[in-house]
Amino acid sequence: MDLESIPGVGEKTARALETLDDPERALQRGDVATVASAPGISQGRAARIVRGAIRRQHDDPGGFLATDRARDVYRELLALLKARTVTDYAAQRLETIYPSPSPSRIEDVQAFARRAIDRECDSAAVRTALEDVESLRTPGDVRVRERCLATTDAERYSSAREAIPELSVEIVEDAQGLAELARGYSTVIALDESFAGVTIDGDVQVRPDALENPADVVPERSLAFYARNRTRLQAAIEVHREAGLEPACDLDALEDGLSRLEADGTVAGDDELDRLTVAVDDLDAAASAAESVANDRLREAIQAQDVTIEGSDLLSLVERGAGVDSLLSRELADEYAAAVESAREHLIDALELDPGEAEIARRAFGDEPTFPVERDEDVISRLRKDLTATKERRAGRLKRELAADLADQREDARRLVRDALELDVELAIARFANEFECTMPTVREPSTTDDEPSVGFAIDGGRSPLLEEPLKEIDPVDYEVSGVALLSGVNSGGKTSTLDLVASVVVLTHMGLPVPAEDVEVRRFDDLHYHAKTQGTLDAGAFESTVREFADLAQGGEGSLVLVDELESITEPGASAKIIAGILEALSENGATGVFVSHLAGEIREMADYDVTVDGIEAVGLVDGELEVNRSPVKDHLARSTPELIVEKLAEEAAEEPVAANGGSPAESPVFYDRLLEKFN
Ligand SMILES: Nc1ncnc2c1ncn2[C@@H]1O[C@H](COP(=O)(O)OP(=O)(O)OP(=O)(O)O)[C@@H](O)[C@H]1O
Repeated sequence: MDLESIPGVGEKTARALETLDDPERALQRGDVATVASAPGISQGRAARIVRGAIRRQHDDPGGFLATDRARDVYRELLALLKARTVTDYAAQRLETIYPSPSPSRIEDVQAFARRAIDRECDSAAVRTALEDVESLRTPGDVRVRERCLATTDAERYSSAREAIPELSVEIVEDAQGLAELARGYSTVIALDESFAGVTIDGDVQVRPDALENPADVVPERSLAFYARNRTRLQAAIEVHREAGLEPACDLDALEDGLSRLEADGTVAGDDELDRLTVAVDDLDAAASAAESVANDRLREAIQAQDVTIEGSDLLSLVERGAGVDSLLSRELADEYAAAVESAREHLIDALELDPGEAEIARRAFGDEPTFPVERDEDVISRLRKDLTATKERRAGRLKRELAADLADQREDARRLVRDALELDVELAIARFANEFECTMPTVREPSTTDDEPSVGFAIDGGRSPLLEEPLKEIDPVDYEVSGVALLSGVNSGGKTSTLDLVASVVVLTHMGLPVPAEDVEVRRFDDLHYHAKTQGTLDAGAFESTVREFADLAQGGEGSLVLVDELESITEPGASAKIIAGILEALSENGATGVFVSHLAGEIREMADYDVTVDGIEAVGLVDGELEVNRSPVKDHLARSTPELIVEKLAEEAAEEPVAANGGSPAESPVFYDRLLEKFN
């Protein structure tokens, strides 16, 4: 794929994307987290790049959200969806679901959303497990210090450094050089055939094929990946189990492999390795403790002993310059032997040494009597060397075995995490659909013949997700428009909320997502122009630019949905009605779909040179001074205004109460109110 052909990707970004393992795959999957791991690419930018790739794939010209208010509605809807995710990944991934006019894109996301809604695995346990799932990380540089590669050949030296950067590579002259290395490293791997057969003290392996089998030489490489991602993988396993997802690999096998791995990449759960590790670590302390055991014992024995010695013997001892050691060996030989034995046993028991190791350990305390009893440092260091070598050999073997067990699972493990993260995206959509009682809309292709006008939108039982009221307090709204309609209605009747509902339904439909209604049919639009109510009269410049915007729309506009809230506020009422009438004429001629909310619906209708549809949100009456409203616009019906309703109420009250209650002053005149009412007709 030519990355630079993606809208918004220049040379520099393309170069950054190329550093990823498989940028194409990440883009295809909408994997924002991976794209954002490219150098210098923020999450917001990654989402834009992925959207660009999707646009290219679906020949989507972009620009569906044509106005600020349209973009705001999208952001608000997106926020509602994102609030229902557990992972950052899912929140970022939702950013790639945007409203598109492309039928193939809408169908793709619809298929995904249908699957999401059908999922029946949402539970607190799944959500808890999702908390620890994150995109997998590639481990940083791995360094193995106890093993090295050795060669006599300069060329092989360079290729070894390149193939296995985790190990030091050393140049040696001969077997003598190898022997020296073996003193500093637990394992030396000689790369030259010529070393075959040489015998050297220590763990020296001759492996001319080492560079072809790096996994064998540095199992740490593969283990580091699992160690770094252990928590994420374990969480992904948990998500699969709790949600009953079809796993990409054998969960038990992977879990078993992970349980054998420590966070630092060493092998866990091997008793023998643990024993050897403790023995090496505790050797010094155990040797000191063994000395104390022997000395305490000996001290006690000496204290308890009455030493009787004949004068001639004493003289001979003194003459020979013999010290207390000779006395010990003569008089307390048994006690000394017992004390030394207890030191040896202590050392062997404390370190749980096996018979071979015990054999060496015993020699740390000699038979020759001394006081105090002291370990033989040479023996201890020999023991340390042996234990360390056994430990490293065992650790190496275990690592190789574990790395081999886990080696084939790396791709599956990635898939496992991705599936868990994708589940979070699906569950967020499912939760949104569930909480707003959504349905999948039917998307209609625009009609190609003039005789059969395109349906604009038809919403049955819609409830705007942008309203702050809880869902149960929102009255469902039915509204259907083909062509361009005016929407009239009482103050606070729900006109703006109706536009918000239409915008939300249309944006969600073009995102490919379910919509908050019982039943919805929407024509596939090219773009959405939603103009919110402007605050106050615009100055001349702003007025001019608003009129210009509509001039552009009036030129094309056949695939547009135009929603406009009280455009009359842009200038004086008389002029507004004329301008709006003109805009409606132009849009209607072009075959656009639109809803214009206006308090001047009657005036506009009169000015327009065609039969403008006027719908109305009706107040069914005033209850205790409060308007009671039928929130569903009535088709072809100019709703009465709030002032008219209030005058009507006053007229009714005046007619019912000829004498006012307040002290018998003359009643208000019903005639006056009737006169006002007449003006409305
Ligand atoms: N379908 C509905 N169900 C319940 N409450 C609603 C509904 N639609 C609107 N409302 C309530 O009515 C209030 C006013 O709605 P909205 O702003 O849409 O009215 P409006 O007709 O545009 O008012 P104005 O003429 O003052 O611009 C909302 O804030 C909301 O509380």
